[in-house]
Amino acid sequence: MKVGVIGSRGQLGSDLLKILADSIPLDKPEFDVLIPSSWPEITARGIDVLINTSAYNEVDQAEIDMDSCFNLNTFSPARLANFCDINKIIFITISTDYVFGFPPTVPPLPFSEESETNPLSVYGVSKRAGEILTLNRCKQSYVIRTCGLYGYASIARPRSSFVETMLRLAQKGNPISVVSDQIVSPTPTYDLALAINKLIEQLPPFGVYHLTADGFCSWYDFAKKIFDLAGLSVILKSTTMSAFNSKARRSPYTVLSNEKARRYGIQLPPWEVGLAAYLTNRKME
Ligand SMILES: NC(=O)C1=CN([C@@H]2O[C@H](COP(=O)(O)OP(=O)(O)OC[C@H]3O[C@@H](n4cnc5c(N)ncnc54)[C@H](OP(=O)(O)O)[C@@H]3O)[C@@H](O)[C@H]2O)C=CC1
Ligand SMILES: Cc1cn([C@H]2C[C@H](O)[C@@H](COP(=O)(O)OP(=O)(O)O[C@H]3O[C@@H](C)C(=O)[C@@H](O)[C@H]3O)O2)c(=O)[nH]c1=O
Repeated sequence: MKVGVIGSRGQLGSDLLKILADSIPLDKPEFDVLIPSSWPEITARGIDVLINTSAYNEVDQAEIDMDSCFNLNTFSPARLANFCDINKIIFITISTDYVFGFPPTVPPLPFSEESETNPLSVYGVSKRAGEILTLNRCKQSYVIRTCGLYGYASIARPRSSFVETMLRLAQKGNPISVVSDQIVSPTPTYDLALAINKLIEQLPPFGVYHLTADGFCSWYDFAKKIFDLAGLSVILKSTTMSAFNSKARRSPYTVLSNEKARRYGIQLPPWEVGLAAYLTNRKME
């Protein structure tokens, strides 16, 4: 299977390129997904599976910059889905836990692929709309929802992952405040790329799949684990989402159930294991 990877210089895209046996990188400036005149490259190169990892990912900025957000997260996957359907290409696009809102039960339970979505932010709405249009327009499509990605490609980037942001803040030596009332499953892109590779090998029924690291934690717990594993002594303070006062609203709990993928033998390691591996291998990047 020849796999095209849009966003191949990003966190997930660059790890997919390392893992997939036969992949073709597609990223700016050579390939701009927003310029459909560049798309014939996809058919000319005989791509069987197209993975779209490009996205507008700045959750707070999206509240203001709605046009750019919807262009990349909604209209672009919708057009790609159409293109793939016409050309008989399997289309995979990546979505997010932020399509979910407040959990309906107390205590909360992990959201399944069938759970009702209720995005609280512009980013979440744009990704949900992208999911719906993808599934409507391409018969052979997968929507993969994941959460809190971090990968080696963000080490040298100004806009970095939560892990890299924490490591950078720690170097400054000031106290760090992190929210303890938001529960998530932070996921290394390397583990996600391995899982996507398995999905492509097996081709289970098309549709939505949740793929996150196993288990869950608050962002505060995650930060604490980062500093412990990295051997950094940091004054870490617990705060709340309301005190942190971000522009975009976020749900207090967006843990995804990975049960459906597990039925096909596709499973990611626990978040603590993924983080330890990331921090060890990071030294070699
Ligand atoms: N990051 C996270 O925590 C999470 C991400 N996701 C989803 O996972 C996917 C992958 O995320 P991640 O790897 O972190 O994203 P990154 O931002 O690391 O990678 C996206 C890549 O796409 C490129 N890109 C942006 N615009 C275009 C364009 N017009 N044409 C071609 N390429 C473009 C980016 O280039 P440049 O950087 O130069 O703009 C970048 O190389 C996204 O769909 C995201 O919404 C889901 C849950 C969590
Ligand atoms: C940097 C920082 C963030 N936070 C909070 C803000 C927020 O509630 C939470 C996570 O912040 P981030 O900005 O890293 O992540 P955020 O943009 O909320 O993360 C998301 O990215 C998008 C693309 C997704 O799809 C999601 O799955 C999710 O991981 O941590 C702190 O409490 N202290 C800090 O110093």
